[in-house]
Amino acid sequence: MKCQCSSSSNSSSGVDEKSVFSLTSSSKYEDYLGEKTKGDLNVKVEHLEAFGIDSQATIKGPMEEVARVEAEEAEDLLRDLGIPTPFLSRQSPRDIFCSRTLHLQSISAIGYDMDYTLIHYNVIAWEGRAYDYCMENLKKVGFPVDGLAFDPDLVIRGLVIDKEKGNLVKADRFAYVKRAMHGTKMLSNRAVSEMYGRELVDLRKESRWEFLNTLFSVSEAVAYMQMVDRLDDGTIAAQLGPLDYEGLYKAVGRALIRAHVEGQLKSEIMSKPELFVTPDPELPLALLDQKEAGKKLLLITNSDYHYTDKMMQHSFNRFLPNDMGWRDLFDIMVVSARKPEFFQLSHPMYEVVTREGLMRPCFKAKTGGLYSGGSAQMVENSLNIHGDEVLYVGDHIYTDVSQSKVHLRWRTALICRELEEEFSALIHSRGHRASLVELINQKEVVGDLFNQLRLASQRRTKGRPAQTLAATNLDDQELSESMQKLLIVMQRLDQKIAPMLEADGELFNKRWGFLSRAGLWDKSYLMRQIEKYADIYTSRVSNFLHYTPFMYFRSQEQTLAHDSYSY
Ligand SMILES: Nc1nc2c(ncn2[C@@H]2O[C@H](COP(=O)(O)O)[C@@H](O)[C@H]2O)c(=O)[nH]1
Ligand SMILES: [Mg+2]
Repeated sequence: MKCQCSSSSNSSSGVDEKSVFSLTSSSKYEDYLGEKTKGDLNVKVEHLEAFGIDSQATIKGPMEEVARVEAEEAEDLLRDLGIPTPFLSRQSPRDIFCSRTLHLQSISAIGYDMDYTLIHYNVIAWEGRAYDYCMENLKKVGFPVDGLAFDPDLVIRGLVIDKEKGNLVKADRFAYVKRAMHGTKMLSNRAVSEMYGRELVDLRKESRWEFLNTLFSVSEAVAYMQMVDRLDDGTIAAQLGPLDYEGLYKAVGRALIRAHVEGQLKSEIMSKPELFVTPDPELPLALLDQKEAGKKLLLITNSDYHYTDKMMQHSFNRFLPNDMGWRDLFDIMVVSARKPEFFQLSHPMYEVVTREGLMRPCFKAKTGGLYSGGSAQMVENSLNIHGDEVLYVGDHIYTDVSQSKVHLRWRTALICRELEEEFSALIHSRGHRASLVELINQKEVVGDLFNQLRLASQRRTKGRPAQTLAATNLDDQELSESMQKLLIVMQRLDQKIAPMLEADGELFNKRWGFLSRAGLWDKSYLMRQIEKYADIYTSRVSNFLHYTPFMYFRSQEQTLAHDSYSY
């Protein structure tokens, strides 16, 4: 494959794609995997013939050899063009990770959530102010909040509040609790196993468990855990009524909801967005590429019209070419969407008809329209695009990602900004983890020998032969000395391993360890949720810019316990 670029072919009007290939309707196309993954590209034979190219004669030889040479040349050409191959940009904190194979070419519409998806907030600033307003609201109704301050390191996304016990817990993929905090104090491993040894986290029991789905959950969880301390130390006045941990959770929740829905917090953010929003100049360009590739772009946010308009203007307009404004990017925009119900039910829809936000009822969304409320079904009908032709990108694991998949079978992408820090922490702790794994392996070997000697000794006491003749012939003293020595070695290894295990993941968060892992070997509950509901996941939307709007994301092979190469 040779680059045909020359000054004459590099005209500003670009190559006419239609002359190079034709497209088959993506909804009809299934590939050899039985999925709409291969896409819809067809060679245009007339075009080749016009250039005197014989497609059979051009590619000669066995396909394996042709493919090897072409792949090498493709890599060389990408390097010459200064474009990193998707394979090289993989394994970076800004990679797009794939749990379920997804071909962007078979996607006709891409819907975006706004808050913490298209727009990333400075968590310390945004959640810090939400926390302040929440505490102010609690104070107004008589809660003692003096001396408390927002501590963003106290919690991470993916933890679960146990409203019955006033605890915050981290669970593994099987929903077993691995770490826990009561109020703001971490519980010992012994206390965790005594409390949760026979209990699993069960999110279906909504009265008890509350999953921290998004970065918006951080302010609420910090406020709640601090107030649990106040409830325990008896400083919450009796006149607030007999409060248990569940009642306290409701009180904190109410105070935070007031912060979100009453005007002050949002007005403060709208008046100085630069203090709260982390700008990303690449973001509008990523969406522009998708739009120009023929994707219908949708905005579906729970934020209201005025807030959405202000945030989107601030984050998009200055980075868009010519006189484009943020609204020019989207085919349909829905504000005050009321997700998750937006994906489940049908609410009345209103059209926003003036810049001031005046609305009138309407029954069908039109291209270019801005709406309030309505439902995903209405959007699908308006665009005549359904199910797996839509990719929805959001940050809320339940509201955005699980519900759009469960109810509409939309393809899904989760945005999780903390992945960048997590990825770097995982890389930097490679050495620590390797030393830890080595010590654990050594303990296993020593432990295996101890167990065999123990069995030999057990059989001897019953007058039976040991496992082998050599083991039967060991003398008593030799057997007992060997066992004692091995026990001491195992104890010493435990003393070394325990604090190292405790420290694993502290580069990400001192209390909770890594976001994606629970213990040394396993995935966290959060990671299991992501894997289950999000087809792809990444740290920010602009990471799409480094791929193309035609990218084929392929999931990795899953290893199983009985795979010979998984040892
Ligand atoms: N009433 C509540 N609103 C909340 C809460 N947490 C966040 N929010 C608001 O929802 C939208 C999220 O918008 P989206 O673009 O991500 O769909 C934003 O306006 C938040 O202020 C809450 O606990 N209660
Ligand atoms: Mg959001």
